[in-house]
Amino acid sequence: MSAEIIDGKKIAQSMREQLKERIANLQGVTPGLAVVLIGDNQASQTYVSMKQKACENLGIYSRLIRMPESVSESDLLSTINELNEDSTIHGILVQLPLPAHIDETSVIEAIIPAKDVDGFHPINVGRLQTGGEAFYPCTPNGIMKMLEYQGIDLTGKHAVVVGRSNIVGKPMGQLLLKESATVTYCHSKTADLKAHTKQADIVVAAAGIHNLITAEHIKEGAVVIDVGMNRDSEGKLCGDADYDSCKAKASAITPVPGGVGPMTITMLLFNTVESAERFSKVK
Ligand SMILES: NC(=O)C1=CN([C@@H]2O[C@H](COP(=O)(O)OP(=O)(O)OC[C@H]3O[C@@H](n4cnc5c(N)ncnc54)[C@H](OP(=O)(O)O)[C@@H]3O)[C@@H](O)[C@H]2O)C=CC1
Ligand SMILES: Nc1nc(=O)c2c([nH]1)NC[C@@H]1CN(c3ccc(C(=O)N[C@@H](CCC(=O)O)C(=O)O)cc3)C=[N+]21
Repeated sequence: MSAEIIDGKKIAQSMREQLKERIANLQGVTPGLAVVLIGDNQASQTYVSMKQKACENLGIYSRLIRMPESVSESDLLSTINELNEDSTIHGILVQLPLPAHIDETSVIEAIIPAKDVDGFHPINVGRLQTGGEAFYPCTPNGIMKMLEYQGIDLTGKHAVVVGRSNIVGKPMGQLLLKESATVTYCHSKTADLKAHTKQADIVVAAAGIHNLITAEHIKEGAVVIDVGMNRDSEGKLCGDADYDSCKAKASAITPVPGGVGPMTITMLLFNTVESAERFSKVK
């Protein structure tokens, strides 16, 4: 079997077209996203400029706020407070990771939940589990859209999530559970990773380790969703799965690049438009 390749770029493009219509229906309100970038980490700068370009293409206002690595937590919190009160801004994203002297939890909790388009605030995290108006984290929610677009039904399927971070693994499992999958979480202390992943109808690999998942880790016909963003020995971008061997055994697989990544950015735009709709009572 050779897997169907899930084209994240294409799905992202079609979702962005739908967003254009929603923006046109906003009756003159321009959705606004503020991105706070601290320090000059190269990868973060690349991601942030991709986010800005995507906003520009869609007619979303984006404001980049750069702060030095040495910024104090209180200065950062005051900036967030200003953005909370700024009526031209509907979404606030503070690029992670933060410098070690800044407490991530305090920063995340400072963003008002209604503008927390990353879906990291405890109110949004809680509502993902209990219900109610919320923003869902972009990467896992983007994966749910990809699975839906591919027509992959999750009811009763066994999904194994490799990784349990707050931004990817944990919410991924919650969203899969919401769609009635049977969910297993694996992490760095999991005793026998392969024993779990081999059982899975769907494997979501989000550990950040190149080649962690090989053909030996999956069953014939499994769906492999690769979240990893790693560099191989030649500096080439690659995921957590050994793409070629997994592709030969899986029924569907996401490539890196061009898989989950473009969907993450699209869901950020999606949440920002949704927020603008909520603020302007269009929805
Ligand atoms: N494509 C996209 O849009 C995005 C991609 N990423 C990428 O996804 C990857 C994961 O990101 P993120 O969740 O933020 O990373 P974290 O480093 O926060 O989390 C990694 C998780 O993987 C687990 N893990 C580590 N080693 C193993 C192992 N040998 N076996 C099983 N599990 C293991 C860790 O376990 P433990 O909890 O025990 O430490 C942890 O839960 C990274 O490559 C990141 O760059 C991230 C966000 C978006
Ligand atoms: N507050 C916050 N929110 C985030 O959503 C967030 C964050 N911090 N910190 C870092 C991670 C990582 N992340 C990615 C987004 C897009 C791609 C992406 O588009 N990747 C392209 C390739 C990119 C390239 O060429 O370098 C692809 O897979 O095709 C990857 C990774 C969001 N993150």
